[in-house]
Amino acid sequence: MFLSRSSNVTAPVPAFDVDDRFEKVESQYAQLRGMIERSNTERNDMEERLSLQKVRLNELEMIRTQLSASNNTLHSELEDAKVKLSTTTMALDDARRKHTYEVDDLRRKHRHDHDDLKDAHRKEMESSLRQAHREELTEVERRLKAELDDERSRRIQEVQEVSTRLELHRQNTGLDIEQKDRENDQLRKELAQAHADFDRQKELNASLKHSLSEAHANNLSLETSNKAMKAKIDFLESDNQAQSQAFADLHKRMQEAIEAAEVANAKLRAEETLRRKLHNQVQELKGNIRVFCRVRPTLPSATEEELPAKIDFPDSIEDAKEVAIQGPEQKSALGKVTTSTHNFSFDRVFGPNSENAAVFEEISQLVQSALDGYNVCIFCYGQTGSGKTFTMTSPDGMIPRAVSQIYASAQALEEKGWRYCMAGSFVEVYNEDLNDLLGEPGELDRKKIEIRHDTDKKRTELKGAESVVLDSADRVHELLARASKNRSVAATKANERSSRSHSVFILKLIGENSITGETSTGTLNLVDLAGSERLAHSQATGDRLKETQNINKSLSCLGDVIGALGQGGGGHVPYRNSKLTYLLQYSLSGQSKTLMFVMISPLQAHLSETLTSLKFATKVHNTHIGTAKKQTRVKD
Ligand SMILES: Nc1ncnc2c1ncn2[C@@H]1O[C@H](COP(=O)(O)OP(=O)(O)OP(=O)(O)O)[C@@H](O)[C@H]1O
Repeated sequence: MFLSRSSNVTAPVPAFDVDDRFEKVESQYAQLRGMIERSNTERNDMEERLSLQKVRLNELEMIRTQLSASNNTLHSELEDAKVKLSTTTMALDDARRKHTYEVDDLRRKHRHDHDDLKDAHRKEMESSLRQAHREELTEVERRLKAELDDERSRRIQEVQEVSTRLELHRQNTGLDIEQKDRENDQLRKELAQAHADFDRQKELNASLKHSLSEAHANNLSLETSNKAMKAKIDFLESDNQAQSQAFADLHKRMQEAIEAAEVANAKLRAEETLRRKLHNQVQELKGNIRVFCRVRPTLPSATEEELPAKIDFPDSIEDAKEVAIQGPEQKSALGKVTTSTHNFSFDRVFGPNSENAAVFEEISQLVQSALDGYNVCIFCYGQTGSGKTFTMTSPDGMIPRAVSQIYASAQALEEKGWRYCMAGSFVEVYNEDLNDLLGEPGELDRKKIEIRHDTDKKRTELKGAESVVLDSADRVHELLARASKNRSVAATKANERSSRSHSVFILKLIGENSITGETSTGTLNLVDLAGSERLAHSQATGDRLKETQNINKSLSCLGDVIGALGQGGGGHVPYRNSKLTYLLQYSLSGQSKTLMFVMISPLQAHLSETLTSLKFATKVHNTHIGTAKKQTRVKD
């Protein structure tokens, strides 16, 4: 650092470090000396190389001088050679020219000679060869033609042969193809067969494996039993005498057991016969004509105007036998309003909450009697809408239930030796005509059925009516559906056909006992009567009037028949007065069992008809047919 006018002398000057400065100068000096030594070495090298170059240069200078001398010599030699060459070239040109002239001359001469010779030769050849050549040509032509013909015919023959061979080959190939096709088909069939065989084989294999494992298991168990048997044999052989005795004892005891079983079986059969007898005696003691009353519930569809009547069930609901109906109001002369209660008593009374199952339970014994060879008749009586069809033909009504029970009982009786055949018919009595409800729908009112009675066997046949064998309990539903369809078709002609006709379901039961040799023939008649309401004659006209008259007539005939039966003593029973009673002749008698359902509407509006129905039912209930029966009284 230097001092200047602007230097701030007042600023402190750093102290001068001599050692540091000296070290720096020394290192700089050492560097400089190194550099000088290196440049001296380089300079010596350079001088050495320069002296070498100089020596080389001198050598080269000498070579150049030698070469220039030899060049000069060569140059002069070349000049001499050039002179010699031009002289030689000229001489050569002369000689070449001369030679060319000579060659041309010779060539010309040779050509002329050649042409002359050629002409001479041609002329000579032409004259001598022309003749021979022609002949030869003809000969060659002929030969060629012959050869050509030969060749052609050969070729044609060859072509024919080839064609024949080809055709043959084609045919053979066709045959081969057909054969192959057949073989192919055969193979395909065989393949399919093989596949099927394979599948079968597989199944067989599986089943064989299964059988094998079973056999194996069996084998094991057989081996076990075998061992046991062997042990037994050993044991038996060891004590043969004692075993023989034991065997004889066992045999004797077995014989005794068999005899005892036979005795028990015979006893069982005798007891079964006794049970049937007792059961039917009980039924008889209960009275041949039994009457059940059923009150239907108020329907959900009932309007407010359809007031319920006052109906009471005074005794136990479980086993009700009585029903009390409050009659219509009556005004006395003094204007006093009174009502009277009508009490009725039957074999059984079912309230509005009763179900078909409970109702059937009460009649099941009666149904059973048909299987025991009795003629049974169950009929529903009541005004239109009181529940007759519901009770009888609805899917869980008396008809399907009766068939089911009979079918089940018949099956149970099979082990006691009984075999039953059941056949069902379904007919209606409409306007005193009998129609087949199982026939063709279009023929319902046209095809008439005839009633034929066998007075000896006390049996009834219906000529012209379908009889369906009930080989299963469910068949009855088909039957009911057919009947219902027929009636609905007929309903288009006469309104409310089911209310205006009586329908009779007839089930014939023929049984045979292979052990006891017994036979039985029973009939179960389930009758849904026409509506019992009395229509005022003045209101009904035409067909309706005829229907009403016929219904009234047949229902009163039914009452008459029951009344006559009640008289007893073998008096005249007017079965013939109506088709219905005539049809049911052998099921409405002292030997048959009869049950009547009186169906009641719960409505106030139907009170009058209800009372009429109940009074009619009471008369029936009071009828004696041969056996003692509780008397009941109709209270007004
Ligand atoms: N116990 C009952 N429980 C429930 N509904 C019933 C019962 N009884 C009858 N009904 C119903 O009442 C209506 C009339 O019954 P149903 O047709 O059986 O009378 P009906 O006496 O056979 O009449 P019709 O003489 O016209 O054939 C039906 O809708 C039926 O389903």
